[in-house]
Amino acid sequence: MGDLKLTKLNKSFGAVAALNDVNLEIDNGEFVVFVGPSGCGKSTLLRIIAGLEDITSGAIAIGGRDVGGLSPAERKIAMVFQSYALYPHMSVRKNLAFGLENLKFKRAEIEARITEAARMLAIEPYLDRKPRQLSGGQRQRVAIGRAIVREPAIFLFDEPLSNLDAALRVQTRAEITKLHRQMKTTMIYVTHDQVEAMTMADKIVVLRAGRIEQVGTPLELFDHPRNLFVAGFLGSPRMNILKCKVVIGDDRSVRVDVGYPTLLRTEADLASVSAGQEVLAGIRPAHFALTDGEGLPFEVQYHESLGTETYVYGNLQGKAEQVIVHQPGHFAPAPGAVLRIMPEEGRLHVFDPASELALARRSREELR
Ligand SMILES: Nc1ncnc2c1ncn2[C@@H]1O[C@H](COP(=O)(O)OP(=O)(O)OP(=O)(O)O)[C@@H](O)[C@H]1O
Repeated sequence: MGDLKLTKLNKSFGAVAALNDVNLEIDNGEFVVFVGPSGCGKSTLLRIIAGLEDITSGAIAIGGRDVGGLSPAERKIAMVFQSYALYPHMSVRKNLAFGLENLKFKRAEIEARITEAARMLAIEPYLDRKPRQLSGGQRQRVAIGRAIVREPAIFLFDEPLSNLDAALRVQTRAEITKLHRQMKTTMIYVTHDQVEAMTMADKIVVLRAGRIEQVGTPLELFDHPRNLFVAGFLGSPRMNILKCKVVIGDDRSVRVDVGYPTLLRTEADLASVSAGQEVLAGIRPAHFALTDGEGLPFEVQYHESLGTETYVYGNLQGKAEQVIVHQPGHFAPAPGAVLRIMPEEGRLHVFDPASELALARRSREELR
Protein backbone atom coordinates (compact mmCIF):
# COMPACT_ATOMS: atom_id res chain seq x y z
CA MET A 1 0.00 0.00 0.00
CA GLY A 2 1.09 3.56 -0.60
CA ASP A 3 1.36 4.95 2.90
CA LEU A 4 4.72 6.37 3.81
CA LYS A 5 6.43 7.08 7.10
CA LEU A 6 9.71 8.96 7.46
CA THR A 7 11.25 8.90 10.91
CA LYS A 8 14.11 11.12 12.08
CA LEU A 9 15.55 11.24 8.60
CA ASN A 10 18.94 12.91 8.16
CA LYS A 11 20.96 13.31 5.00
CA SER A 12 24.39 14.90 4.62
CA PHE A 13 26.49 15.36 1.51
CA GLY A 14 29.93 15.65 3.15
CA ALA A 15 29.70 18.75 5.32
CA VAL A 16 26.36 19.85 3.78
CA ALA A 17 23.37 18.83 5.87
CA ALA A 18 20.64 18.55 3.23
CA LEU A 19 17.92 17.13 5.54
CA ASN A 20 17.63 17.52 9.31
CA ASP A 21 15.46 15.31 11.46
CA VAL A 22 12.59 14.97 8.99
CA ASN A 23 9.48 13.26 10.36
CA LEU A 24 6.54 12.86 8.00
CA GLU A 25 3.54 10.60 7.52
CA ILE A 26 1.68 10.34 4.24
CA ASP A 27 -1.56 8.36 4.02
CA ASN A 28 -2.36 5.94 1.22
CA GLY A 29 -3.96 7.83 -1.68
CA GLU A 30 -2.92 11.32 -0.58
CA PHE A 31 -1.63 13.95 -2.98
CA VAL A 32 1.24 15.63 -1.14
CA VAL A 33 3.21 18.60 -2.45
CA PHE A 34 6.70 19.56 -1.23
CA VAL A 35 7.49 23.28 -1.50
CA GLY A 36 10.30 25.49 -0.26
CA PRO A 37 13.03 27.78 -1.53
CA SER A 38 15.78 26.56 -3.81
CA GLY A 39 18.22 24.26 -1.99
CA CYS A 40 15.85 23.45 0.91
CA GLY A 41 16.05 19.70 0.21
CA LYS A 42 12.88 18.95 -1.78
CA SER A 43 14.59 16.91 -4.51
CA THR A 44 16.84 15.15 -2.02
CA LEU A 45 13.81 14.07 0.00
CA LEU A 46 12.06 12.83 -3.14
CA ARG A 47 15.14 10.92 -4.29
CA ILE A 48 15.49 9.33 -0.84
CA ILE A 49 11.87 8.17 -0.96
CA ALA A 50 12.51 6.79 -4.45
CA GLY A 51 15.57 4.88 -3.27
CA LEU A 52 17.89 6.83 -5.58
CA GLU A 53 19.78 8.31 -2.63
CA ASP A 54 21.00 6.72 0.62
CA ILE A 55 20.05 8.16 3.99
CA THR A 56 22.63 9.18 6.58
CA SER A 57 20.36 8.14 9.46
CA GLY A 58 16.69 7.53 10.20
CA ALA A 59 14.07 5.17 8.82
CA ILE A 60 11.73 5.04 5.85
CA ALA A 61 8.74 2.72 5.71
CA ILE A 62 6.24 2.12 2.90
CA GLY A 63 3.08 0.21 3.68
CA GLY A 64 4.45 -0.46 7.17
CA ARG A 65 7.61 -2.15 5.79
CA ASP A 66 11.12 -0.75 6.23
CA VAL A 67 12.40 -0.12 2.68
CA GLY A 68 15.85 1.20 3.63
CA GLY A 69 17.73 -1.43 1.62
CA LEU A 70 15.30 -1.75 -1.31
CA SER A 71 15.71 -0.53 -4.91
CA PRO A 72 13.15 1.85 -6.50
CA ALA A 73 11.43 -1.07 -8.30
CA GLU A 74 11.24 -3.12 -5.12
CA ARG A 75 9.67 -0.11 -3.37
CA LYS A 76 6.94 -0.04 -6.04
CA ILE A 77 7.66 3.58 -6.74
CA ALA A 78 7.66 5.34 -10.11
CA MET A 79 9.20 8.75 -10.66
CA VAL A 80 8.37 11.36 -13.30
CA PHE A 81 11.11 13.89 -14.01
CA GLN A 82 11.05 17.45 -15.33
CA SER A 83 13.30 16.33 -18.20
CA TYR A 84 10.88 13.48 -19.21
CA ALA A 85 13.87 11.06 -19.48
CA LEU A 86 12.37 9.19 -22.47
CA TYR A 87 14.51 6.94 -24.67
CA PRO A 88 14.87 8.99 -27.89
CA HIS A 89 15.44 6.05 -30.26
CA MET A 90 12.37 4.10 -29.08
CA SER A 91 8.75 4.65 -30.12
CA VAL A 92 6.26 5.80 -27.50
CA ARG A 93 4.89 2.26 -27.32
CA LYS A 94 8.38 0.86 -26.73
CA ASN A 95 9.12 3.54 -24.13
CA LEU A 96 6.00 2.45 -22.26
CA ALA A 97 6.78 -1.25 -22.64
CA PHE A 98 10.49 -1.16 -21.85
CA GLY A 99 10.39 -1.25 -18.05
CA LEU A 100 7.80 -4.03 -18.03
CA GLU A 101 9.76 -6.11 -20.57
CA ASN A 102 12.80 -5.87 -18.32
CA LEU A 103 10.67 -7.14 -15.47
CA LYS A 104 9.65 -10.10 -17.73
CA PHE A 105 5.95 -9.26 -17.88
CA LYS A 106 3.88 -11.31 -20.35
CA ARG A 107 3.23 -9.65 -23.75
CA ALA A 108 -0.56 -9.58 -23.27
CA GLU A 109 -0.24 -7.92 -19.87
CA ILE A 110 2.15 -5.31 -21.28
CA GLU A 111 -0.24 -4.55 -24.16
CA ALA A 112 -3.21 -4.29 -21.79
CA ARG A 113 -1.39 -1.85 -19.51
CA ILE A 114 -0.18 0.29 -22.44
CA THR A 115 -3.69 0.44 -23.89
CA GLU A 116 -5.14 1.52 -20.55
CA ALA A 117 -2.45 4.16 -19.86
CA ALA A 118 -2.67 5.52 -23.41
CA ARG A 119 -6.43 5.84 -23.02
CA MET A 120 -6.17 7.64 -19.68
CA LEU A 121 -3.62 10.09 -21.06
CA ALA A 122 -5.14 10.40 -24.56
CA ILE A 123 -1.85 9.48 -26.25
CA GLU A 124 -3.21 6.63 -28.44
CA PRO A 125 -2.53 8.56 -31.69
CA TYR A 126 1.18 8.88 -30.86
CA LEU A 127 2.08 5.34 -29.85
CA ASP A 128 4.16 4.70 -32.96
CA ARG A 129 5.99 8.04 -32.95
CA LYS A 130 9.43 8.75 -31.53
CA PRO A 131 9.69 11.29 -28.66
CA ARG A 132 11.23 13.94 -30.95
CA GLN A 133 8.01 13.88 -33.02
CA LEU A 134 5.98 14.97 -29.98
CA SER A 135 5.36 18.34 -28.32
CA GLY A 136 6.66 18.97 -24.80
CA GLY A 137 3.23 18.34 -23.31
CA GLN A 138 2.82 15.07 -25.21
CA ARG A 139 6.28 13.93 -24.09
CA GLN A 140 5.41 14.66 -20.48
CA ARG A 141 2.24 12.60 -20.84
CA VAL A 142 4.32 9.69 -22.17
CA ALA A 143 6.64 10.07 -19.17
CA ILE A 144 3.60 9.90 -16.88
CA GLY A 145 2.33 6.91 -18.90
CA ARG A 146 5.60 5.11 -18.30
CA ALA A 147 5.01 5.54 -14.57
CA ILE A 148 1.36 4.44 -14.80
CA VAL A 149 2.04 1.13 -16.59
CA ARG A 150 4.18 0.03 -13.68
CA GLU A 151 1.15 0.34 -11.38
CA PRO A 152 3.26 1.76 -8.57
CA ALA A 153 2.12 2.16 -4.98
CA ILE A 154 3.52 5.71 -5.00
CA PHE A 155 4.10 8.20 -7.82
CA LEU A 156 6.84 10.78 -7.38
CA PHE A 157 6.86 13.91 -9.54
CA ASP A 158 9.89 16.22 -9.63
CA GLU A 159 8.70 19.53 -11.08
CA PRO A 160 7.06 17.75 -14.02
CA LEU A 161 5.52 20.86 -15.57
CA SER A 162 8.41 23.31 -15.46
CA ASN A 163 9.40 22.80 -19.09
CA LEU A 164 5.89 23.48 -20.39
CA ASP A 165 4.46 26.84 -21.45
CA ALA A 166 1.85 28.55 -19.29
CA ALA A 167 -1.27 27.26 -21.07
CA LEU A 168 0.00 23.70 -21.20
CA ARG A 169 0.97 23.83 -17.53
CA VAL A 170 -2.60 24.68 -16.60
CA GLN A 171 -3.96 21.88 -18.78
CA THR A 172 -1.46 19.25 -17.61
CA ARG A 173 -1.99 20.30 -13.99
CA ALA A 174 -5.69 19.56 -14.38
CA GLU A 175 -4.92 16.24 -16.07
CA ILE A 176 -2.65 15.08 -13.24
CA THR A 177 -5.30 16.06 -10.68
CA LYS A 178 -7.91 14.09 -12.65
CA LEU A 179 -5.55 11.13 -12.87
CA HIS A 180 -5.13 11.21 -9.11
CA ARG A 181 -8.89 11.25 -8.60
CA GLN A 182 -9.28 8.23 -10.90
CA MET A 183 -6.34 6.19 -9.63
CA LYS A 184 -6.49 7.14 -5.93
CA THR A 185 -2.77 6.32 -5.70
CA THR A 186 -0.38 8.18 -3.39
CA MET A 187 1.33 11.00 -5.28
CA ILE A 188 4.22 13.12 -4.03
CA TYR A 189 4.95 16.19 -6.06
CA VAL A 190 7.77 18.75 -5.90
CA THR A 191 7.13 22.19 -7.33
CA HIS A 192 8.18 25.83 -7.19
CA ASP A 193 4.75 26.87 -8.37
CA GLN A 194 2.41 28.14 -5.67
CA VAL A 195 -0.69 27.66 -7.78
CA GLU A 196 0.20 24.01 -8.39
CA ALA A 197 0.77 23.52 -4.67
CA MET A 198 -2.46 25.24 -3.63
CA THR A 199 -4.70 23.61 -6.25
CA MET A 200 -3.33 20.06 -6.46
CA ALA A 201 -2.38 19.18 -2.89
CA ASP A 202 -4.39 17.39 -0.26
CA LYS A 203 -1.46 18.27 1.97
CA ILE A 204 1.46 20.69 1.53
CA VAL A 205 4.83 20.17 3.23
CA VAL A 206 6.84 23.41 3.56
CA LEU A 207 10.59 22.87 3.84
CA ARG A 208 13.32 25.33 4.78
CA ALA A 209 17.02 24.48 4.98
CA GLY A 210 16.38 20.75 5.28
CA ARG A 211 13.70 21.02 7.96
CA ILE A 212 9.94 20.73 7.79
CA GLU A 213 8.40 24.06 8.80
CA GLN A 214 4.72 23.08 8.56
CA VAL A 215 2.45 20.37 7.14
CA GLY A 216 -1.23 20.94 6.44
CA THR A 217 -3.96 21.39 3.86
CA PRO A 218 -3.39 24.31 1.49
CA LEU A 219 -5.96 26.45 3.29
CA GLU A 220 -4.70 25.55 6.77
CA LEU A 221 -1.27 26.79 5.76
CA PHE A 222 -2.63 29.88 4.03
CA ASP A 223 -5.02 30.87 6.82
CA HIS A 224 -2.97 29.69 9.80
CA PRO A 225 0.76 29.79 9.01
CA ARG A 226 2.62 28.70 12.12
CA ASN A 227 5.49 31.12 11.59
CA LEU A 228 6.72 34.10 9.57
CA PHE A 229 8.52 31.88 7.08
CA VAL A 230 5.41 29.93 6.05
CA ALA A 231 3.35 33.15 6.07
CA GLY A 232 5.81 34.78 3.70
CA PHE A 233 6.42 31.77 1.51
CA LEU A 234 2.81 30.93 0.66
CA GLY A 235 0.74 33.61 -1.04
CA SER A 236 1.75 35.86 -3.89
CA PRO A 237 2.43 38.75 -3.58
CA ARG A 238 3.84 38.16 -0.12
CA MET A 239 2.07 38.93 3.13
CA ASN A 240 2.70 42.51 4.34
CA ILE A 241 4.53 42.66 7.67
CA LEU A 242 4.10 45.71 9.93
CA LYS A 243 5.97 46.45 13.16
CA CYS A 244 3.55 47.30 15.97
CA LYS A 245 2.78 47.24 19.71
CA VAL A 246 0.06 45.40 21.56
CA VAL A 247 -2.76 47.44 23.15
CA ILE A 248 -5.13 45.69 25.54
CA GLY A 249 -8.49 47.41 25.88
CA ASP A 250 -10.61 47.80 29.02
CA ASP A 251 -12.96 45.27 27.43
CA ARG A 252 -9.95 42.87 27.20
CA SER A 253 -9.87 43.20 23.42
CA VAL A 254 -6.41 42.83 21.86
CA ARG A 255 -5.41 45.43 19.30
CA VAL A 256 -2.18 46.55 17.71
CA ASP A 257 -0.83 50.06 17.33
CA VAL A 258 1.04 50.56 14.05
CA GLY A 259 1.78 54.21 14.87
CA TYR A 260 -1.45 55.83 13.65
CA PRO A 261 -4.66 56.80 15.50
CA THR A 262 -6.49 53.73 14.16
CA LEU A 263 -5.76 50.57 16.15
CA LEU A 264 -6.18 47.17 14.45
CA ARG A 265 -8.17 44.38 16.07
CA THR A 266 -6.58 40.96 16.35
CA GLU A 267 -7.77 37.58 17.55
CA ALA A 268 -4.55 37.01 19.51
CA ASP A 269 -5.10 35.07 22.69
CA LEU A 270 -4.90 37.32 25.76
CA ALA A 271 -2.69 34.82 27.50
CA SER A 272 -0.04 35.02 24.76
CA VAL A 273 0.43 38.81 24.68
CA SER A 274 1.00 41.66 27.11
CA ALA A 275 0.31 45.39 26.81
CA GLY A 276 3.11 47.26 25.07
CA GLN A 277 4.70 44.08 23.67
CA GLU A 278 6.37 44.57 20.29
CA VAL A 279 4.95 42.20 17.68
CA LEU A 280 4.78 41.86 13.90
CA ALA A 281 1.37 42.09 12.24
CA GLY A 282 0.90 40.18 8.98
CA ILE A 283 -1.81 41.09 6.49
CA ARG A 284 -2.08 39.62 3.02
CA PRO A 285 -2.48 42.14 0.15
CA ALA A 286 -5.94 40.75 -0.64
CA HIS A 287 -7.07 41.18 2.98
CA PHE A 288 -6.83 44.97 3.07
CA ALA A 289 -10.08 46.81 2.42
CA LEU A 290 -10.27 50.47 1.39
CA THR A 291 -12.24 52.57 3.87
CA ASP A 292 -13.72 56.06 3.77
CA GLY A 293 -12.81 57.44 7.14
CA GLU A 294 -10.80 55.44 9.67
CA GLY A 295 -7.85 53.35 8.59
CA LEU A 296 -4.13 53.36 8.03
CA PRO A 297 -2.85 56.07 5.66
CA PHE A 298 -1.48 54.28 2.59
CA GLU A 299 0.49 56.39 0.14
CA VAL A 300 0.36 55.07 -3.42
CA GLN A 301 3.58 54.68 -5.39
CA TYR A 302 2.36 52.79 -8.46
CA HIS A 303 -0.03 50.03 -9.46
CA GLU A 304 -0.06 46.93 -11.67
CA SER A 305 -3.27 46.20 -13.58
CA LEU A 306 -3.79 42.53 -14.43
CA GLY A 307 -7.25 43.12 -15.94
CA THR A 308 -9.22 41.06 -13.43
CA GLU A 309 -7.33 42.53 -10.47
CA THR A 310 -4.98 45.32 -9.47
CA TYR A 311 -1.97 45.41 -7.13
CA VAL A 312 -1.23 48.79 -5.60
CA TYR A 313 2.31 49.30 -4.27
CA GLY A 314 3.06 51.98 -1.70
CA ASN A 315 3.92 52.60 1.94
CA LEU A 316 2.22 53.69 5.12
CA GLN A 317 2.64 57.45 5.43
CA GLY A 318 5.99 58.28 7.05
CA LYS A 319 7.30 54.70 6.87
CA ALA A 320 9.74 53.20 4.40
CA GLU A 321 8.57 49.55 4.21
CA GLN A 322 6.68 48.60 1.08
CA VAL A 323 3.02 47.67 1.50
CA ILE A 324 0.98 45.96 -1.23
CA VAL A 325 -2.80 46.25 -1.45
CA HIS A 326 -4.88 44.06 -3.75
CA GLN A 327 -8.12 45.28 -5.29
CA PRO A 328 -10.44 43.28 -7.53
CA GLY A 329 -11.08 44.60 -11.04
CA HIS A 330 -9.87 47.91 -12.44
CA PHE A 331 -8.45 50.48 -10.07
CA ALA A 332 -6.07 53.30 -10.96
CA PRO A 333 -5.12 55.46 -7.97
CA ALA A 334 -2.76 58.34 -8.77
CA PRO A 335 0.84 58.09 -7.52
CA GLY A 336 1.08 60.13 -4.31
CA ALA A 337 -2.61 59.67 -3.43
CA VAL A 338 -3.25 58.69 0.20
CA LEU A 339 -5.86 55.95 0.65
CA ARG A 340 -7.23 54.59 3.93
CA ILE A 341 -6.88 50.84 4.42
CA MET A 342 -8.00 48.38 7.11
CA PRO A 343 -7.48 44.63 7.45
CA GLU A 344 -10.62 42.58 6.96
CA GLU A 345 -12.13 41.02 10.09
CA GLY A 346 -10.08 38.10 11.40
CA ARG A 347 -7.37 38.46 8.77
CA LEU A 348 -4.60 39.97 10.86
CA HIS A 349 -1.86 37.54 11.90
CA VAL A 350 0.41 38.35 14.82
CA PHE A 351 3.97 37.03 15.12
CA ASP A 352 6.58 37.18 17.85
CA PRO A 353 9.62 38.94 16.32
CA ALA A 354 12.15 36.86 18.28
CA SER A 355 10.82 33.32 17.75
CA GLU A 356 9.02 34.25 14.48
CA LEU A 357 6.14 32.03 15.65
CA ALA A 358 2.50 33.01 15.17
CA LEU A 359 0.90 33.96 18.49
CA ALA A 360 -2.00 31.79 19.57
CA ARG A 361 -5.46 32.88 18.54
CA ARG A 362 -8.49 32.91 20.77
CA SER A 363 -10.88 30.06 20.23
CA ARG A 364 -14.10 30.68 18.35
CA GLU A 365 -16.12 30.34 21.56
CA GLU A 366 -14.04 33.05 23.23
CA LEU A 367 -14.57 35.40 20.33
CA ARG A 368 -18.35 35.10 20.42
N1 LIG B 1 24.91 15.22 -4.80
C1 LIG B 1 25.08 16.26 -3.98
N2 LIG B 1 26.28 16.57 -3.46
C2 LIG B 1 26.45 17.60 -2.61
N3 LIG B 1 25.45 18.41 -2.21
C3 LIG B 1 24.24 18.17 -2.68
C4 LIG B 1 23.96 17.10 -3.61
N4 LIG B 1 22.65 17.11 -3.91
C5 LIG B 1 22.11 18.15 -3.21
N5 LIG B 1 23.06 18.78 -2.49
C6 LIG B 1 22.83 19.94 -1.58
O1 LIG B 1 21.77 19.60 -0.70
C7 LIG B 1 20.90 20.70 -0.50
C8 LIG B 1 19.50 20.35 -0.93
O2 LIG B 1 19.46 20.18 -2.34
P1 LIG B 1 18.13 19.81 -3.14
O3 LIG B 1 18.51 19.62 -4.58
O4 LIG B 1 17.44 18.71 -2.46
O5 LIG B 1 17.28 21.15 -2.99
P2 LIG B 1 15.91 21.57 -3.71
O6 LIG B 1 15.03 22.09 -2.64
O7 LIG B 1 15.40 20.45 -4.52
O8 LIG B 1 16.43 22.74 -4.64
P3 LIG B 1 15.83 23.29 -6.03
O9 LIG B 1 14.48 23.84 -5.72
O10 LIG B 1 16.81 24.35 -6.41
O11 LIG B 1 15.80 22.13 -6.98
C9 LIG B 1 21.52 21.86 -1.26
O12 LIG B 1 22.32 22.60 -0.37
C10 LIG B 1 22.37 21.17 -2.30
O13 LIG B 1 23.45 22.00 -2.69
